[in-house]
Amino acid sequence: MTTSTNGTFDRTPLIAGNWKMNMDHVQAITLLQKLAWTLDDAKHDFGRVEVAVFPPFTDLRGVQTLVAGDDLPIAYGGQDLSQFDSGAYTGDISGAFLAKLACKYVLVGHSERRTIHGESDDVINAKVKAAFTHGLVPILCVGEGLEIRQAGTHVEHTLAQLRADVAGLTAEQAAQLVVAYEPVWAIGTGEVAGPGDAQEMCAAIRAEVGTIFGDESAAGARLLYGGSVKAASAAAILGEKDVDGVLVGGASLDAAEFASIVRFESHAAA
Ligand SMILES: O=C(CO)COP(=O)(O)O
Repeated sequence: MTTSTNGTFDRTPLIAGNWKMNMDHVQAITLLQKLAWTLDDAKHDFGRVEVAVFPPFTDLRGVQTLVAGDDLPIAYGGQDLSQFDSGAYTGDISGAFLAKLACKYVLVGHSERRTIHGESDDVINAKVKAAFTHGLVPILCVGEGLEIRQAGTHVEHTLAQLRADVAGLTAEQAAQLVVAYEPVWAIGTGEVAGPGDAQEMCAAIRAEVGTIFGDESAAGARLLYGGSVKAASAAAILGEKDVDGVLVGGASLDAAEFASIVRFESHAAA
């Protein structure tokens, strides 16, 4: 079913920038404006390659105002959401609040949430469901640590995470799902998994989505790679047939570098 080459995609590629805990609400506007100008100058076709940013919560209202005011074709979302809808959950953010700010996406289960905040697969599964409840598309992050990679059990490990995190979804929900494979050993380390590693895992994830939910869901779900992606490495990774996009951390804080990742097809052709 997947016959994509660098020129033809079965699914719209998604280039997503996770700003993590960087950029206050003033800096966020400057970065987003710069990104929009750079992509506009390059005559980027947003229908062909979708762009999304994930700023800190405190930036989202400003981002919404800029995107709506200037009619920017850039999607945005939260870096996390609560598994609950509302109530006595100090410090948490409801998916309802993100939806009200016109967020399209929300990151769920990023490895930094799993490790620093101890989020379990049960919690992440509840958050994935909460995202759908509020009309948000979850970008579910999965991936193994260095020890598991060295032991050679990374595919099993990542698929076990996936199964636990998507349990109970409908086939329709699974078809809309975005899954980001982020090997923890490649995040912020400069260590990039090779295009072959990204393809190996994305193919395994797609097959697993097919086994659980059926072929249509497997054909619809978009699978991203994340971990030290830069403009220089993006095109080769995105040339793999089961890789439908990238989730970029550090390099998304530089408008020119991130725009260059969005424009990966121009590198591939060069
Ligand atoms: O965690 C990541 C994106 O969510 C990857 O971060 P880096 O691109 O900084 O390695």
